[in-house]
Amino acid sequence: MIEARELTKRYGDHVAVDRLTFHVKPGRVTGFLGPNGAGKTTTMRLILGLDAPTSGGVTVGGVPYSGLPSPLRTVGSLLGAGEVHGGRSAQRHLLGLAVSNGIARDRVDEVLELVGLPADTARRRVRGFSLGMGQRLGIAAALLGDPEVLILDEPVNGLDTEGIRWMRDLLKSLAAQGRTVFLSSHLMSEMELTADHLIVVGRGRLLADTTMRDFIETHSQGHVLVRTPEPEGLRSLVEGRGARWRPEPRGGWRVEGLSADVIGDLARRHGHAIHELTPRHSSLEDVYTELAQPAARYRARPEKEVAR
Ligand SMILES: Nc1ncnc2c1ncn2[C@@H]1O[C@H](COP(=O)(O)OP(=O)(O)OP(=O)(O)O)[C@@H](O)[C@H]1O
Repeated sequence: MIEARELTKRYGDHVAVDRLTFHVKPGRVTGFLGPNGAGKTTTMRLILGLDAPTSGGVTVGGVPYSGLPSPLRTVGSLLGAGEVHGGRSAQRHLLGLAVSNGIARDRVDEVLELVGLPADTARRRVRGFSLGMGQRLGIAAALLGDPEVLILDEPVNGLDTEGIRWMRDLLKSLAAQGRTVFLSSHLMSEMELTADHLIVVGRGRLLADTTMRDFIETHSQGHVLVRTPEPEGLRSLVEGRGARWRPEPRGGWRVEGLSADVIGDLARRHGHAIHELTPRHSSLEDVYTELAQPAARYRARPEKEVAR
């Protein structure tokens, strides 16, 4: 369990993390979402004792990180690549970590197997590793102490499709074993498939702390996908009823504010052909974009605005 209470970090006048209070519970995967600069990495660094909070505090298993007797056995973490000496082999790197943390050497081979790094690859210098191999090595290091808590910043970064699927299954199985799994990612579709619970931040503040299902259902704008060869006629009927009519990126039209039944009846009454009428729920990406983007520190301006 990770418990943050009024956790705050200021850099000069800048408040990176602003009175965050949340619990990350064991037995489930908790996703940590927020736009660039929202304070996710800073929060993770504070949990791991890599930075000191300005005020408030955070504990892991009831103890601040600095007070953990054997940190690697309690918390495994992956905070970006580049923490490994490039001239060293993956195996040497892990052996060094194991020895300095009182972990049995055999565990190195176990974690290498667990993350799918074969022995001949593990003997190669880390400098030549691809991004995906580096991520697997980072996960191996995080799992070395068989920790109860895992904190992973963008763990699927650089992984290919098979790697992403592997990571998803691994994180779910670690949570199913009763561990606490806390991860950040900007890949919403992946987060939707992996996380059971969400903590969402914007400009350092807590925006939501809820289950994935509640987050999507509470903020969801249900809509209907419509395909019709006569869009203009149907559009004016739908808009005449106060509903919203928008093009869908993959073809067809998205109608918000009317049920599929009502749209179908309207079309039949006015003689418009319908090729598809599908009620849909919002995705995590839809909901997140509505809720969190207004709290973004950094936003691109639309092309037209830039050109002016
Ligand atoms: N060492 C530092 N000194 C000054 N400001 C910092 C420092 N570290 C982070 N910040 C600022 O704090 C804010 C939060 O940054 P942080 O990296 O935690 O955000 P994030 O949510 O992880 O973003 P991203 O999704 O881009 O990784 C940003 O505005 C950042 O510029």
